[in-house]
Amino acid sequence: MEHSIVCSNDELLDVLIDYSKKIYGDTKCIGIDELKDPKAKAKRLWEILNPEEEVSALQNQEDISKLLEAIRDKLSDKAARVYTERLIKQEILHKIEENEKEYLNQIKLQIIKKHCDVENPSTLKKYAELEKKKSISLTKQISDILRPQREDEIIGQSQGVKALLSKIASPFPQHVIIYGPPGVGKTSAARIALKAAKEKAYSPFRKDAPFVEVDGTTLRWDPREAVNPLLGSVHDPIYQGARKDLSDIGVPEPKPGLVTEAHGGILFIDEIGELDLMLQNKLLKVLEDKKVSFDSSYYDESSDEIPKYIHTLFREGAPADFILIGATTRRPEEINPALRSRCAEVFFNPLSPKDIEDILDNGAHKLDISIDDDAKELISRHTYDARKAVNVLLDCYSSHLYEKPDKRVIIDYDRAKKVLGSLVRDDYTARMGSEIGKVYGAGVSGYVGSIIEFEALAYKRDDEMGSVRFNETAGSMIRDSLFNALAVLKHNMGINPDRYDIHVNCIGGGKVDGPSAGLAITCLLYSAIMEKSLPKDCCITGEISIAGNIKAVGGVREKTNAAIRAGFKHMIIPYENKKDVVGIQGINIVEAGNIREVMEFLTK
Ligand SMILES: Nc1ncnc2c1ncn2[C@@H]1O[C@H](COP(=O)(O)OP(=O)(O)OP(=O)(O)O)[C@@H](O)[C@H]1O
Repeated sequence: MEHSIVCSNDELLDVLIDYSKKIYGDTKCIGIDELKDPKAKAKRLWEILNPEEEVSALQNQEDISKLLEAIRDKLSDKAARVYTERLIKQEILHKIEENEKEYLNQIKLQIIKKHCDVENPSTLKKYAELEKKKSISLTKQISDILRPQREDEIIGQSQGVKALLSKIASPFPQHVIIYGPPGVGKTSAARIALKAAKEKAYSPFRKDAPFVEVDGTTLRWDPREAVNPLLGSVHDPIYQGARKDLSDIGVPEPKPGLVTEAHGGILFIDEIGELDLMLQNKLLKVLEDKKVSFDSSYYDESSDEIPKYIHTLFREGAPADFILIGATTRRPEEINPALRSRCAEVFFNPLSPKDIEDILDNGAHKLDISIDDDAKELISRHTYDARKAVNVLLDCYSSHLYEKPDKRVIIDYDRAKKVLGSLVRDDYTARMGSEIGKVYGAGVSGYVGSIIEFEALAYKRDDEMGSVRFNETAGSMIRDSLFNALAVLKHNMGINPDRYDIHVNCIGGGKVDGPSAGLAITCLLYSAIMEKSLPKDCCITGEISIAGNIKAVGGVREKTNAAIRAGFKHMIIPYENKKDVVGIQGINIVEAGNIREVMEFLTK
């Protein structure tokens, strides 16, 4: 509210009366306060002041005017000052009254809080509802029932699991990155590794060491560190709102993150390759420092209003001494080199169809049901991801219970086929017999192999001006493979391709790059030119040199698994890749060192 210094007539009168009392004393002014009528008051005041008497001593009119002017000025000044003082006094009193009320209210609230429980019937009802909801669960998670609990329950990864255990269950555990396709047991193995470590007397992990699991793809943070669930953040009293009791006194509140939760145990980051690069670098710093430091411009080191734990967090940082296990479906060369250099590397294999069959067997055993061999084979041909396979198993289980609730659960081929639905392709019939100008190769993307179908036609010419056409969209390396193949035909196999116009097609088009189709293309050109049919149940991978030798290529394990799933009986691979297919079952592996050996096998 704004106050004006302009006085009303009544107020001026009151001020003059006060002033007169000060000058002439209360006795001379006696009775004036009792008068109610302002006019009577003014008259009485005039009598007290008696200006006529004061001025009668003056000699002339000019002196009188001057004196009256001076009196008026003085009176106005004084009146203004007294009025302002009163106004301030009034405001002060008003403020004190307000503050008093507020203070009393606060005290009342504190007393009420002290004597009343924070809960009331309505909050208690809501709490009871929450608790009830927590106790209800529709599904027992299949992953919980079927997740491997022991080292020997992890199928097809004995080398990887051993390598991991030796690094974690050691007196000096190391940070590790596990590479491998999705759903092959990386997370399960990491959990088992901590369990195994706790059993060793020399392990630094205590019995209560935590296993903290987080997905790198979902971890978000902001560069101002207002939000950082992985490393922790500081909630400032104003912007992020620290706890109310702290924000009220202007104290920032550090919130430790998952790295502190994992202190003394393992922090497992799934899909670590997807973690924001800057966050990866910050994580590396924590790995080195074994603590997280906090900082805030609101933090006052000398304040004694700050709780001890907050002082400690700011002064010493939050402890974060843990072992990192990262898992990724990316290749090592795609991972941040700084992270790689601090971690040991462990490789998990793509699961073969036989591994998936074993996992289905174990799953059926745990669920106390049976699964027929041909149902297992069908499922294992259609997925290389164990998680998917066990989900199909569970779908089969539920579908059986729904249709035949009283019968023991036996999962047969038809049930599996019904559940897989449109995923089922009948590739097997396509693999029968032989054909001219048709060869199957294999490719790999990430950890997943695939089959590539090549076809070729050769038109004889009268001259030696033959030409070769190949898909425009294929990559340049596969074209080089084609030229190598032509050279091999000419110099090693006694065939002159210049007498033919040759058209090579990669069915499905698209970019097929790399040298690994060289051997398949050589066989294809041979078949088309010589009009020799080649078996359709054989898949081929390998690089061909112009001398006719077969060189090692990448992804042979993934390619071989893809060949098994596609129903091939034989897989021709470079001799040098022999070690990559150790343990693979369900296909005849033919290792070859040169083109002659391959032709012998294909044309026998
Ligand atoms: N090698 C395996 N042996 C037995 N069961 C397996 C194996 N791999 C996966 N499983 C089954 O699949 C489920 C998921 O496995 P897990 O989470 O360990 O795989 P992952 O490799 O970590 O997968 P992702 O990369 O997708 O996180 C397990 O609960 C288990 O039922």
